[in-house]
Amino acid sequence: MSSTAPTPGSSRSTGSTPDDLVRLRASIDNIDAALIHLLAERFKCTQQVGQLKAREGMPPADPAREEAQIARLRDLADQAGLDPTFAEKFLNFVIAEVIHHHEAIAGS
Ligand SMILES: C=C(O[C@@H]1C=C(C(=O)O)C=C[C@H]1O)C(=O)O
Repeated sequence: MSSTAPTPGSSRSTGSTPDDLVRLRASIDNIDAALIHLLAERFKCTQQVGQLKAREGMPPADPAREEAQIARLRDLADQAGLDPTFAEKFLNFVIAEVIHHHEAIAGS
Protein backbone atom coordinates (compact mmCIF):
# COMPACT_ATOMS: atom_id res chain seq x y z
CA MET A 1 0.00 0.00 0.00
CA SER A 2 1.37 3.48 -0.88
CA SER A 3 0.61 6.68 1.00
CA THR A 4 1.36 10.39 0.48
CA ALA A 5 0.88 11.19 4.16
CA PRO A 6 4.10 12.44 5.84
CA THR A 7 5.90 10.02 8.14
CA PRO A 8 5.36 11.20 11.73
CA GLY A 9 8.41 13.10 13.00
CA SER A 10 9.78 13.86 9.56
CA SER A 11 9.04 16.58 7.04
CA ARG A 12 10.23 17.02 3.47
CA SER A 13 10.44 20.23 1.55
CA THR A 14 13.25 19.50 -0.93
CA GLY A 15 12.25 16.67 -3.23
CA SER A 16 12.51 13.51 -1.17
CA THR A 17 15.25 14.73 1.19
CA PRO A 18 14.02 15.08 4.77
CA ASP A 19 14.30 18.64 6.17
CA ASP A 20 16.37 17.42 9.11
CA LEU A 21 18.92 15.86 6.75
CA VAL A 22 19.14 19.09 4.70
CA ARG A 23 19.66 21.11 7.90
CA LEU A 24 22.26 18.72 9.32
CA ARG A 25 24.18 18.64 6.01
CA ALA A 26 24.25 22.45 5.95
CA SER A 27 25.83 22.37 9.43
CA ILE A 28 28.34 19.73 8.27
CA ASP A 29 29.28 21.89 5.26
CA ASN A 30 29.87 24.91 7.54
CA ILE A 31 31.98 22.87 9.95
CA ASP A 32 34.02 21.38 7.06
CA ALA A 33 34.67 24.89 5.72
CA ALA A 34 35.83 26.02 9.18
CA LEU A 35 38.14 22.99 9.44
CA ILE A 36 39.74 23.80 6.08
CA HIS A 37 40.29 27.44 7.06
CA LEU A 38 41.76 26.43 10.43
CA LEU A 39 44.06 23.88 8.79
CA ALA A 40 45.22 26.48 6.27
CA GLU A 41 46.07 28.85 9.17
CA ARG A 42 47.90 26.04 10.98
CA PHE A 43 49.98 25.28 7.86
CA LYS A 44 50.86 28.98 7.49
CA CYS A 45 52.34 28.82 11.03
CA THR A 46 54.14 25.53 10.44
CA GLN A 47 55.65 26.84 7.18
CA GLN A 48 57.17 29.69 9.20
CA VAL A 49 58.46 27.17 11.74
CA GLY A 50 60.02 25.20 8.84
CA GLN A 51 61.83 28.30 7.59
CA LEU A 52 63.03 29.16 11.10
CA LYS A 53 64.30 25.61 11.65
CA ALA A 54 66.12 25.58 8.29
CA ARG A 55 67.76 28.92 9.17
CA GLU A 56 68.81 27.70 12.60
CA GLY A 57 69.94 24.26 11.37
CA MET A 58 67.30 22.49 13.50
CA PRO A 59 65.86 19.07 12.50
CA PRO A 60 62.41 19.01 10.81
CA ALA A 61 60.81 16.77 13.46
CA ASP A 62 60.64 17.30 17.23
CA PRO A 63 59.41 14.03 18.81
CA ALA A 64 59.28 15.48 22.38
CA ARG A 65 57.03 18.33 21.24
CA GLU A 66 54.84 15.85 19.32
CA GLU A 67 54.49 13.65 22.40
CA ALA A 68 53.32 16.62 24.48
CA GLN A 69 50.85 17.70 21.76
CA ILE A 70 49.40 14.19 21.48
CA ALA A 71 48.90 13.96 25.26
CA ARG A 72 47.23 17.40 25.28
CA LEU A 73 44.96 16.68 22.31
CA ARG A 74 43.96 13.26 23.65
CA ASP A 75 42.86 15.02 26.87
CA LEU A 76 40.97 17.72 24.97
CA ALA A 77 39.29 15.08 22.79
CA ASP A 78 38.21 13.12 25.84
CA GLN A 79 36.68 16.23 27.43
CA ALA A 80 34.92 17.07 24.15
CA GLY A 81 33.42 13.60 23.68
CA LEU A 82 35.68 12.79 20.70
CA ASP A 83 37.53 9.48 20.47
CA PRO A 84 41.11 10.22 21.69
CA THR A 85 42.53 7.54 19.40
CA PHE A 86 40.96 9.28 16.43
CA ALA A 87 42.35 12.65 17.64
CA GLU A 88 45.83 11.13 17.90
CA LYS A 89 45.62 9.58 14.40
CA PHE A 90 44.43 12.89 12.96
CA LEU A 91 47.25 14.87 14.61
CA ASN A 92 49.85 12.33 13.47
CA PHE A 93 48.51 12.60 9.91
CA VAL A 94 48.81 16.40 9.96
CA ILE A 95 52.26 16.37 11.62
CA ALA A 96 53.59 13.88 9.01
CA GLU A 97 52.61 16.35 6.27
CA VAL A 98 54.23 19.24 8.18
CA ILE A 99 57.49 17.26 8.51
CA HIS A 100 57.48 16.62 4.71
CA HIS A 101 57.14 20.37 4.22
CA HIS A 102 60.01 21.04 6.65
CA GLU A 103 62.24 18.51 4.89
CA ALA A 104 61.46 20.17 1.55
CA ILE A 105 62.27 23.63 2.96
CA ALA A 106 65.56 22.34 4.47
CA GLY A 107 66.55 20.69 1.18
CA SER A 108 65.77 23.68 -1.05
C1 LIG B 1 55.80 22.62 13.88
C2 LIG B 1 56.87 21.95 14.36
O1 LIG B 1 57.51 20.95 13.64
C3 LIG B 1 57.05 19.60 13.61
C4 LIG B 1 55.58 19.58 13.41
C5 LIG B 1 54.75 19.66 14.48
C6 LIG B 1 53.31 20.04 14.30
O2 LIG B 1 52.82 20.03 13.16
O3 LIG B 1 52.66 20.38 15.31
C7 LIG B 1 55.25 19.42 15.78
C8 LIG B 1 56.53 19.08 16.00
C9 LIG B 1 57.51 18.91 14.89
O4 LIG B 1 57.73 17.53 14.67
C10 LIG B 1 57.46 22.30 15.68
O5 LIG B 1 58.57 21.84 15.98
O6 LIG B 1 56.81 23.06 16.43
